[in-house]
Amino acid sequence: TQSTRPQRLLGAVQKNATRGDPRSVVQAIDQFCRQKEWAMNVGDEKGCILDSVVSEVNPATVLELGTYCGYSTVRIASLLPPHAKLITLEFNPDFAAIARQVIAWAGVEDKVHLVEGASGDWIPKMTEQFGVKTFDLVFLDHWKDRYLPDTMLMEECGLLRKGSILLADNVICPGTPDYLEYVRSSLRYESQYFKSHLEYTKVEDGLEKSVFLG
Ligand SMILES: O=C(NC/C=C/[C@H]1O[C@@H](Sc2ccncc2)[C@H](O)[C@@H]1O)c1cc([N+](=O)[O-])cc(O)c1O
Ligand SMILES: [Mg+2]
Repeated sequence: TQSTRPQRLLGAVQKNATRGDPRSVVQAIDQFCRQKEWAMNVGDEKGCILDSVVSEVNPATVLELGTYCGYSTVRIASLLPPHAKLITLEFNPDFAAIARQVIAWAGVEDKVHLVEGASGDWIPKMTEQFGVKTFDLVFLDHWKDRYLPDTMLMEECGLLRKGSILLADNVICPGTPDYLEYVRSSLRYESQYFKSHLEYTKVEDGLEKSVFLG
């Protein structure tokens, strides 16, 4: 039977990356996506911007929406302080199964809690299920039409505090126009655009960093 792209991506990690070395996992995926098959990871160029934001925030609690194969999960987890927690939500069980193995190969499973399900269902349960009061950093990289409703839901559920950072992938390509309009016009956010390129291509894309002002 034919393998899937996520299965081939996992194979490339197990073949080329060193167990327990998250940066080698990131490098192996980027090499696979540049040389063999494009995949919708945030990628190396936007990944450097992600790294700088994570390092600046030095978050104790991170929420990632859209795990896919776990590339950004591993990239973020590799920069977290010892007792920090990253909760990542993934809707597709096949992607989740691959991501769990990528996360395990990188050796960052102690910092990561992968939850299978939809963000709309799980965001309201974050506090009761995981004891998280607020998130220091949220990385949005799931269905583009869910960025805005899920941001409003996080506000409603009190999961954002003064200074919480939202970092959104793909605000240009594929684009998240309603989200961008919201965070750029709302008096409750201070927004900044980091111009870059769509992963592994020359097409423009970028990350939008928005600080919740409370
Ligand atoms: O479509 C894109 N991303 C959607 C990602 C979706 C991921 O999140 C869940 S959905 C979910 C997860 C959690 N809760 C609710 C839904 C899907 O199972 C997938 O793993 C995308 C597309 C391009 N592109 O060039 O076409 C480039 C990118 O960087 C992208 O991120
Ligand atoms: Mg993306």
